[in-house]
Amino acid sequence: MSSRKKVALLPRGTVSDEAVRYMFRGQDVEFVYCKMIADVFQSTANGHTDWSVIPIENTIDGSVNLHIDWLVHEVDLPIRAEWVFPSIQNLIGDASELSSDGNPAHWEADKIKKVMSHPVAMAQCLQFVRSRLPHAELETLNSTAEAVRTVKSNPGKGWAAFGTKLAAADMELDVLEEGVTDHDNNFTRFLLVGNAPYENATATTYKTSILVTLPEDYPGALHQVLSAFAWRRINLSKIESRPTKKKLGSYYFYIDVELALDTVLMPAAIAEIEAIGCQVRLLGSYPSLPYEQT
Ligand SMILES: O=C(O)C(=O)C[C@]1(C(=O)O)C=C[C@@H](O)C=C1
Repeated sequence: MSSRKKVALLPRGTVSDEAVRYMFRGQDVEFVYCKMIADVFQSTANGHTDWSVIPIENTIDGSVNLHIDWLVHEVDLPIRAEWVFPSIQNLIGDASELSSDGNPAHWEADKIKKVMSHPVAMAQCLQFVRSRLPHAELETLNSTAEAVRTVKSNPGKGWAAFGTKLAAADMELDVLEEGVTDHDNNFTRFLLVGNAPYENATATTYKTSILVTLPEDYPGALHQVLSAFAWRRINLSKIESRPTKKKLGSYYFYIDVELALDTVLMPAAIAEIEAIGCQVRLLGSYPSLPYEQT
């Protein structure tokens, strides 16, 4: 039987696709493209694929809450790795329709009636929309690639999309304007999740992600949780509260710890948190891979 791993991800031509090509460069893995993020998770949860690739956080738009909630509430798939990748959005359309002379650089704002993209990609380009396309209608779809494909299949309507150059080339559309996100250095953090272990011999940094639910009516409980890490001088790289979905005003804390679970201090810190009545759920302990320009 082949040991070739299968990776589920958003469609070809998405930022996720670019990020997965980067992550698995030079490796023999099979990409299984899925229409939307729920399908990505399901494919791994059902055992059709070994791993799912989930965009989890973005420099401009912050956490992708929908994806965090899926990871926490809908599936039980451990995190195996994380990495960051630049999220570069481009304005894409048909220059023969959106400019008077067919030159992509001469696109005209009043010819663009509607711009489509993924909601997170759209959120990264809102200043561009306000200043350059103030009259365009906005529509969000399941992925940036789906937005580019929708433009392609609706010629003559004055539609454009924010998406990748890969999607523009696939759909034989024009890049009207490159790099339209509101800030440079726009990165997205991706998680690899699934039941199959993932090895990376080059990793030097590890993280552990946990979910902590505080005991009810315990003043200072969060302070005690944080101090269990603080006095051991363990660094946290993220802490975020999300609704438990069970009761209004009830939250859990999603905490990223900058240490592997098998590091001496970690089990003691977690035991201390449990001792004050908190519930701790481990989401994974995994390598954190830096972005290196290729
Ligand atoms: O639609 C895409 O291109 C995706 O890969 C999805 C997604 C996201 O969900 O955050 C991934 C990275 C970008 O920051 C924008 C959108």
